[in-house]
Amino acid sequence: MEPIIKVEKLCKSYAGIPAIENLEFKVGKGEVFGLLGANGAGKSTTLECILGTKKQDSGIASILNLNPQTDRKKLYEKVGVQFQEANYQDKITVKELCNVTQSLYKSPADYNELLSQYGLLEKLNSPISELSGGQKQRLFIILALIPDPEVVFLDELTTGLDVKARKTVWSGLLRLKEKGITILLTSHFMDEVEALCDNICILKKGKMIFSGTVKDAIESSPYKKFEDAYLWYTDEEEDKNETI
Ligand SMILES: Nc1ncnc2c1ncn2[C@@H]1O[C@H](COP(=O)(O)OP(=O)(O)OP(=O)(O)O)[C@@H](O)[C@H]1O
Repeated sequence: MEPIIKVEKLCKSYAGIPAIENLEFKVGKGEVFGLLGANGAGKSTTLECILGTKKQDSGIASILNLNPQTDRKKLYEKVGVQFQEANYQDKITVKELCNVTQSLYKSPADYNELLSQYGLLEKLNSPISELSGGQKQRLFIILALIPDPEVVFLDELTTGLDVKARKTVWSGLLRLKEKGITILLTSHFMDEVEALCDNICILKKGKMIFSGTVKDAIESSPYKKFEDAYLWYTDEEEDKNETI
């Protein structure tokens, strides 16, 4: 079966300094795929090249066999994106923002249901400025789901969420997966990656250093716990010791 997301020999530099080099991965329908790596490893750059908000220097990135640069309109209806930082008018309410977002799509999902699932229905009439960081983060996930997309991109999925909110988001994503929706996420939490991801790709300084399942990642390392294996792949442990 054709992959939903395809990345081949993808390269992008900033001012001559490579941010990603020769990335290759495929994400199949209904798969949850985790793009992992330390700060600055190249995750956001990869996401932006796949989404067409940045142009790669060379290589291919496609979603649903469409070119994100030239087929932007077609992709718009099928792809949901959770933005890490989004600028909205402070006074706009949750309801207004959901209505505006809903109006942009031909067959949007019911946002009241989403707000209820993610524990935000009681904030329906609150201005965005009055939401806590974690509530905003959940709202951004909801906005990504309003298009009723086939593919969802979630950057730093649960950063800033408390334990209960993280678990709410996890079960929400597993429900999406059951519906056959394809999810590409980035996360710095290895328990989350272990709970959600079918396949992962670990980046280090723009290069892919591991690709496969979490189980494979553990088995190909000297460790038994995924977090230890991840640190071993990325050498974060070493870097941490150096800065102590
Ligand atoms: N607009 C830009 N101009 C110059 N360099 C950039 C730009 N955006 C990113 N970089 C550099 O490219 C590299 C990869 O950055 P990127 O944001 O893709 O990493 P990341 O893995 O998403 O990091 P984080 O986990 O901190 O979000 C970094 O060295 C970063 O400094």
